Amino acid sequence: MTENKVEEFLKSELKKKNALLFVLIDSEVSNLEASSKLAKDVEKMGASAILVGGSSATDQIEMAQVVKGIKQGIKIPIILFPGNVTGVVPDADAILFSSLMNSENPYFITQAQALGAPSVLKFGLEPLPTAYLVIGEGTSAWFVGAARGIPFEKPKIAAAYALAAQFLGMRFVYLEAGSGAKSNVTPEMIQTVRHAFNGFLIVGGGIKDVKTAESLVKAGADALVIGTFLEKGGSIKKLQEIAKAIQRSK
Ligand SMILES: CC(C)=CCC/C(C)=C/CC/C(C)=C/CC/C(C)=C/COP(=O)(O)OP(=O)(O)O
Ligand SMILES: O=P(O)(O)OC[C@@H](O)CO
Ligand SMILES: [Mg+2]
Repeated sequence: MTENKVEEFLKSELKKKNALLFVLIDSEVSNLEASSKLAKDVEKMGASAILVGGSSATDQIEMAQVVKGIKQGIKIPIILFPGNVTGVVPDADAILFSSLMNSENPYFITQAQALGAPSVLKFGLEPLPTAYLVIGEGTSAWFVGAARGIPFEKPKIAAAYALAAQFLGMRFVYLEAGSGAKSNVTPEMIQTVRHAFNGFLIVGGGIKDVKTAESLVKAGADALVIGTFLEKGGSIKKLQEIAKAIQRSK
């Protein structure tokens, strides 16, 4: 993988589309066959990347198999989304090399990164430097990552973290309401963060309908992540509608 290939691909996608759809596959939840079919289906509807990971996906062998299996059938990049060092596996194209900036545990801010970095290099994964910000409480990412969740109604705090991320040289910010969250990140928070942060803005957690997707993109998200909707058997047809709303060409 040449340097910044995936990042450049995402930027070129953004020139063509209003915003991008990333689909999250949790290797713990879906088997290889189902994941592989899903990846092909979402590629057809224009998804720009497949994220693979989970906050409790600690089976590295299973993850590696899922990544390898999916890769054969698709052209869009596979981006690892690690919840720990066990999320670093070969054969993916890139990795959200993230720091949970609002964690109370330094392990999730710098230590997991130090432990995982040599494998990222060894496997030739493109690291995408990402500030992972957990919004709200009560989700797996919040609990496992020991996050001091940024309150949904405090957009300025999120923006301050995003600005700090920018000053630290991170080119991606991920506003995470948490997988299966009851409420998604608000358009107000996205708007405020958008003003402060100049890089690629990813938003995820609890997105499952067209109207929400539209409002988040309008507020300034560059990519929306959808996972649970599909894990819970959401229809491909509905995802297609959501995908269309997100990607409306420019
Ligand atoms: C860069 C490296 C090597 C590690 C990063 C380690 C960090 C910052 C972890 C953040 C804390 C954490 C647990 C994040 C989880 C991110 C994730 C993959 C969420 C999606 O999975 P869920 O769907 O929430 O997981 P479950 O299905 O287990 O609930
Ligand atoms: O599973 P959902 O709620 O779609 O969230 C996706 C992602 O942001 C979780 O890390
Ligand atoms: Mg999950």
